[in-house]
Amino acid sequence: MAPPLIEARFRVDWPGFSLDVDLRLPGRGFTVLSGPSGSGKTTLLRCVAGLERAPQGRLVVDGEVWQDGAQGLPVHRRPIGYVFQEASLFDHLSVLGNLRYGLKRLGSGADPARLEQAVALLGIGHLLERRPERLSGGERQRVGIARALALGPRLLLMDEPLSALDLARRQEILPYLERLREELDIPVLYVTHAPDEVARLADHLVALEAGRVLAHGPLQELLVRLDLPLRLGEQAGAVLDATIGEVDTRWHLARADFDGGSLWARDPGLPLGQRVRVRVLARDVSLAAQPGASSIQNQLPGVVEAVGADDHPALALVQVRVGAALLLARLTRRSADQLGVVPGQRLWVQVKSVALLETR
Ligand SMILES: Nc1ncnc2c1ncn2[C@@H]1O[C@H](COP(=O)(O)OP(=O)(O)OP(=O)(O)O)[C@@H](O)[C@H]1O
Repeated sequence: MAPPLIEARFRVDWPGFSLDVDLRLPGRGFTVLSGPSGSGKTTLLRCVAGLERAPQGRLVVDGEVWQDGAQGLPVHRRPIGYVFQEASLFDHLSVLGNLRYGLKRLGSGADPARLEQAVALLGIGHLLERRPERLSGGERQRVGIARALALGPRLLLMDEPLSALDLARRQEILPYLERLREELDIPVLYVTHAPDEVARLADHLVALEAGRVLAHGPLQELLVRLDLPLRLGEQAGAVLDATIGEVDTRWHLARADFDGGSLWARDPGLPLGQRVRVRVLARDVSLAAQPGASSIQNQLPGVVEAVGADDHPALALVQVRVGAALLLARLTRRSADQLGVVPGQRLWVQVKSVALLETR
């Protein structure tokens, strides 16, 4: 059987802006839509939801045609969950009342087990009797997400769901979103500007600019492309898929093995064999002609693939291959010049620090 898939083709023409996309996206996992403000991310979500008219559009979700030209399911018949920046909850109802409210509309089609699953996934069991005004911003969002999931959607749309929260609240809610990424069997289209959300949540990335798709593909491939203005700035870097291969209890370090080498990082307390994402920021990677006697524990042989401009004229981004993996290194252009960095060159890649992110 072919893997599930989303086919989304939309064209919208407004004075001053047009959206023109033709995408085939994975039917599972998180697809993150990224792009500068005004590039059409929300418009694309609204087209998928049927809230925006795109008369020549086509939308197929997991083999089911939701829209074909002017024919299509009306908004209320699309099995979609839509999560916005702020959850609009009814203040006169308890959390449970809010969760049940949408289910009533489904009538006999509602499945109470889904509500229970949603409550468990978002960890809100202890909040069910509370009134929304007594929830923190992060808790409100978790309730909003649970409410969307309780309806048993076939597709979840999330438009900057963390952007109204402060840093501490975002850190608190991210693990729940990671859990959704691991456990949901429906696809999620997720809009964000935040590099840490991209690194932690995205399986697939769509880069939009001025209503057009610049590129889309697996996160690991897109993050290291030098030709895409993903505008990650200080957060530019690679994400590698790895497995915990060894734990050094004496020094509290864990070794993450990826297809091409190993990197030591602070031990996050995960078991051997655990799959992880390794986030390696370009600013933490340097290049050397020889393996050095330095304090840097992670030194890997690599080959320069490409050299590109960075945000500041003093800096260069170097894409370097280590085994099957691609990393980015941020150097000053002066040191790149002194090293004579050119594609094909063999160098030592020194990685000062990496973050291990749990995954399954
Ligand atoms: N109903 C509309 N009529 C005309 N233009 C619109 C309409 N809705 C949005 N636009 C314009 O379409 C463009 C894309 O808007 P959209 O909200 O999709 O961008 P975005 O990528 O989600 O931006 P942001 O990151 O700021 O949320 C913007 O220039 C916006 O002003």
